[in-house]
Amino acid sequence: MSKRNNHKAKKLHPPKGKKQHRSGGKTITAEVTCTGFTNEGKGIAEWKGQKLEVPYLLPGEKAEVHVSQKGKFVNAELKRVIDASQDRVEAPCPYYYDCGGCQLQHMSNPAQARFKQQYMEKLMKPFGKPEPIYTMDHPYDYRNKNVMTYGLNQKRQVIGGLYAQNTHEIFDMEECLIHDPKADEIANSIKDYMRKSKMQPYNEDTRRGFLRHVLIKVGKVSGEIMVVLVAASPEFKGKNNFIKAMRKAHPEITTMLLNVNKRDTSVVLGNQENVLFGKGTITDTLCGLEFEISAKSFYQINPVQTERLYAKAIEMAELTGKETVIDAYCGIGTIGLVASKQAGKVIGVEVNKDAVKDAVRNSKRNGVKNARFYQGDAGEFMVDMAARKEKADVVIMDPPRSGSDEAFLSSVVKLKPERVVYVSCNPETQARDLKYLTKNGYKVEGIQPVDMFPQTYHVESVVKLVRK
Ligand SMILES: C[S@@+](CC[C@H](N)C(=O)[O-])C[C@H]1O[C@@H](n2cnc3c(N)ncnc32)[C@H](O)[C@@H]1O
Repeated sequence: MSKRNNHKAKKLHPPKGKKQHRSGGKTITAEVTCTGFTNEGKGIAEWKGQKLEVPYLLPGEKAEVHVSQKGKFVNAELKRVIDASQDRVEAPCPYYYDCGGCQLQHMSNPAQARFKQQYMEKLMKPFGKPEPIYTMDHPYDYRNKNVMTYGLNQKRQVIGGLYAQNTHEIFDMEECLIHDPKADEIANSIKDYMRKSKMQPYNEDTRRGFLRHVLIKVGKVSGEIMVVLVAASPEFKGKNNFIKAMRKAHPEITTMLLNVNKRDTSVVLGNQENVLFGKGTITDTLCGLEFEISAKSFYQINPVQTERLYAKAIEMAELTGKETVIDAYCGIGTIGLVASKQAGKVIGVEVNKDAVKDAVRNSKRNGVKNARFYQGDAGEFMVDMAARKEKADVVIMDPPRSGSDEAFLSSVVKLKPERVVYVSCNPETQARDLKYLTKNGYKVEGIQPVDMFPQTYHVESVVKLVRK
């Protein structure tokens, strides 16, 4: 039976028999009281004057924990909750305590929102008070992209799923409650097919076998689905049979690609890509525009929340129809193209070649005449713009988790846009960059947290800066 329709896990606490005490060293059981949270949503407690970080423990709770110490390293794992918090719920996913992909399923949805709000308030204190976080009514099934990894278990049976918590071991699973359900069905069909055929998963240690990962992208509005087989070799034995079987079982797959990744790396996609059928991209609708998305291009993973995020970012940009807007780190051009209706012109810059091609195509597809997209490093692009004394009224920036860099930020300061709208999936690096901008002529006028990644500790944030 689908676990999606059975959102009640049996156990309140980490299941017995689960591998514990991974740090090695002597393990003792201690009784502790939780006093707060780490930024990753772990409970904080004190034991013999030392700070413990205990996954799945909530503030105010009294619990028994397993503590093991090896040298300076202290590891704590929850054994049993003695006094449970009112915020504690049964994690709906039966894999929750082993998987590690989600960290907050043991917290009620309002408690997750409070946790994220408090985290943002603490982090953003030097800059202002964040608005209440945008939460989701249905905080499951939201991801439009997922990557499954395949391997063999000890019985040499094919397994497929995510990496188990803090390991590089594949954790066999049929369903993830934050994935798109169709994507999980397809991933399971591939696993079944492999079990019945000679298609072998790749083994990182022996460097033998074929299939490393499967990347699935779903157009949540269009219903189009892309399946990318990431293989260690371009030689796909039994290709035609596989394609035939998958198309029959899942007519909703609109395109399939073979990506070849021969490298010894944790990066999923390699450089070589062959289209097995379909156009090699999917199209989806976001904020009323159509976007074509390639396998390697970035596209926000939660489209429901993305529409709210973009609406807020564009509101913060205060466009009147005349402004020159820079869409930095623009991906496939989504923010810039949505903003283009209210701007004089849009200049997008993005390092990923495929994403830039998508952005150019997307501009044409939507009949946008006032947007140009350039491929390159956003920092270098801005340095050049500043050197040429070009004009920009608004900079919308949405860098990767590592944040921006000094070349980019110092050029923003030189270009003197009236407003900077900073979108980020990592508020820690955003806060670091805000420090630079607020020391160099800008002040923060608005902070909007967005719960883009429910059930995990991650928070999206958009900040408005204006010139002082
Ligand atoms: C968080 S995504 C945002 C994309 C887009 N704004 C959106 O909302 O879909 C960050 C993007 O920055 C790109 N990127 C990473 N480093 C870059 C750099 N140094 N210069 C330009 N783009 C970069 C990535 O390829 C990715 O598309």
